[in-house]
Amino acid sequence: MILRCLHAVRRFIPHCPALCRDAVSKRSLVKIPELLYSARASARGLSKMSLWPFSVSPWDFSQPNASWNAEMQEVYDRYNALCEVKAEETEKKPPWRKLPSYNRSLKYVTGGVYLSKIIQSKARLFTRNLKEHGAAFEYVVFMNKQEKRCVCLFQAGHLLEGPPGYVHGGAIATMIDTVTGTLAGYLVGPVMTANLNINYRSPVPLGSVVVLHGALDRIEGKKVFVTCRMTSTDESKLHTEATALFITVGPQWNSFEVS
Ligand SMILES: CCCCCCCCCC(=O)SCCNC(=O)CCNC(=O)[C@H](O)C(C)(C)COP(=O)(O)OP(=O)(O)OC[C@H]1O[C@@H](n2cnc3c(N)ncnc32)[C@H](O)[C@@H]1OP(=O)(O)O
Repeated sequence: MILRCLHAVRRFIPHCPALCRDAVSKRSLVKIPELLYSARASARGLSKMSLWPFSVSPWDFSQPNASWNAEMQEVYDRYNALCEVKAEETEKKPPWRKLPSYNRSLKYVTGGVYLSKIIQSKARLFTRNLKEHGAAFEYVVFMNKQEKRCVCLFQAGHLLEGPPGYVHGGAIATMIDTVTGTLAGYLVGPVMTANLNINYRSPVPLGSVVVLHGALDRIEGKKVFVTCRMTSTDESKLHTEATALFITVGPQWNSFEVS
């Protein structure tokens, strides 16, 4: 019955052929709630067509999914609870905020260079380009703007193998770039990575969960210096230390203020 419904969705919503292909070919009952959610999102997307050039069916990859192990879920719950806690005295907004994560939030942002329509339509954020949950980069970023720092929970999937049984150093660098870049971008606006300096202290077992702690070091004109440590979830083990330099790009760079 559910599969028949999905066939019907496929017929009437040509914008989600991949979704229905997955549903019909894999016939996975586990995925059906997710697929139905996606189908609803796609249907909602149809009504958003007038908002072009914004993406019509954004999927928030920062939401928990079935691939998360118990440790990832536990640490997520802990930080997510902080997002509900208001500053006691002032009753202002909670200092922590979970950031949503999309694989392409704007359809046609080319950075000013020419990109063919095919490239533009297929472009996806590197860390969010797989449909299979848990295979590669599972992560969520919590931001604390007041303290100019962030925390990222990262579960390293099996496709990120480097040395047998351990995470590839490039995948670790990718996550550090992502976390530090997200923090810099959140604080000052669009940035590009100019320098990334990484010390690998202890290997990260494949499938394990680690925490990346990003913090603003200083800002000098266009230059934003950020530090990052990757640790075990209880912070007893240091996996990686890094410093990153970002350069603000765009016209607003000399008018921002970080208080
Ligand atoms: C929604 C999801 C968000 C996910 C976040 C992901 C974040 C990922 C970010 C990236 O991966 S970006 C891709 C990788 N990076 C690049 O491709 C950047 C390539 N390089 C450039 O485009 C330019 O070199 C750059 C924009 C970084 C700088 O060019 P500018 O012409 O704007 O800088 P300029 O040469 O005016 O230098 C400005 C200052 O920065 C300094 N600087 C520039 N590059 C440097 C460098 N590499 N090392 C040290 N200092 C550097 C430079 O000396 C100078 O210092 P002073 O102001 O003190 O004189």
